[in-house]
Amino acid sequence: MSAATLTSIADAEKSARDKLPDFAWSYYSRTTADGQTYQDNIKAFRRYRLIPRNLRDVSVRDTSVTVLGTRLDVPVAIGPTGWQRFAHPGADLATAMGAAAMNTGMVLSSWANHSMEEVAEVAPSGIHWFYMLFYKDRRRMKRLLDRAERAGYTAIFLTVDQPFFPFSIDKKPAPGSYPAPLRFPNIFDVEPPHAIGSAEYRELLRATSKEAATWADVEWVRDNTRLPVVLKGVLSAEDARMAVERGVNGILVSNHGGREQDGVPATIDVLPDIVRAVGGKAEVYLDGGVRTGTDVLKALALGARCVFIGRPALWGLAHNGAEGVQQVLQILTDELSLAMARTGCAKISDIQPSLVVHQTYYGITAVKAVPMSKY
Ligand SMILES: Cc1cc2nc3c(=O)[nH]c(=O)nc-3n(C[C@H](O)[C@H](O)[C@H](O)COP(=O)(O)O)c2cc1C
Ligand SMILES: CCCCCCC(=O)C(=O)O
Repeated sequence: MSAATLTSIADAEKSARDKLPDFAWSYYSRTTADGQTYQDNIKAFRRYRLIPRNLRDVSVRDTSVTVLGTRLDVPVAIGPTGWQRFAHPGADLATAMGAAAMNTGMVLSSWANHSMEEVAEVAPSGIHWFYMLFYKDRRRMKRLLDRAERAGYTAIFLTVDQPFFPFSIDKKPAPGSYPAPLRFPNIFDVEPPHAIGSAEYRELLRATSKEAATWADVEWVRDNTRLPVVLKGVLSAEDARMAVERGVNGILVSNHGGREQDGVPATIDVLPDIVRAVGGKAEVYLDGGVRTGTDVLKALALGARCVFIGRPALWGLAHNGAEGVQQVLQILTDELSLAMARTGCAKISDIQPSLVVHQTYYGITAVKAVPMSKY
């Protein structure tokens, strides 16, 4: 189906708002409390200023990067987001195809509506990573780790900032508008008979999954897979150090897009401390509030190897399935390439910390609020 061509991520957001039913928009947009952290993720990028270098040959730019040994054409990958069936019938399959078309990675959520095998099969050239929940039954975890390996997934992401599950699909779908069947084939072997979100459903989830995981669970995963392990949701330099000591391969600096604890810092603000703490012993990535190619450039300058997007991919998916996801990635790629040209960077390794200063360096302490739709 043809859909308007998007020209910015703000455009994708607007299109998704127009297309999505209220319950889906509400779930995707959800933040905790009054959304201080969600907004700060976006605003914080604007507190960093770029110091361009000129008169360098930037006629050809190479945006490629390696992540965990795999080459991506662009240092923007898709983070795990659950319940993609709310956005588009193609759900995770369409997102994976959009990511594969741009030769970048996608983390499949445990809350995906398609199985990891279906996703790998529909996008055989894709770079697939799997976010696995912690479970009480370690045989179940082992089965999932083995399934991921067999299906060609090349990393396991463990989300560490969500000790308990939020049940906050608070806008009730209009009768008949709930996408059905809604399945979670990477969590349940047999879909539970209970209504999603019902007390019985929550109870089953609580009985099966391991809430409030600890370092011992991370160590167990590390010892039970051949795949690299990435911790998602790290904001503390000390936790990053502890992860590295335990042989974790990647740290994704994240506050869950402002959907877990509110009042924590914007990810771009804590990134430099974490990069310092890790000291090159693991790869460091960032997500949260990435809405422009300039945001990507700033994150890379401050030490991220790659950034991940959450909501923008969902907006692209809602806009036009795989094609919409591809467009969102293409926009960020084009914007990054242009920002690289304008700051004197022909390749990713040219993007150095000296490219960025915090606005306070110039004695600027506040920035006039920019409407959120204007990224
Ligand atoms: C609708 C939605 C579902 C999400 N589901 C998951 C998930 O299943 N696992 C996870 O680790 N993070 C999940 N996240 C968090 C994202 O992976 C990511 O950290 C966050 O969206 C990044 O911020 P951004 O939306 O500003 O890009 C979800 C986010 C959204 C918006
Ligand atoms: C019981 C549903 C939990 C879904 C969790 C997905 C997620 O991480 C989110 O932020 O939403």
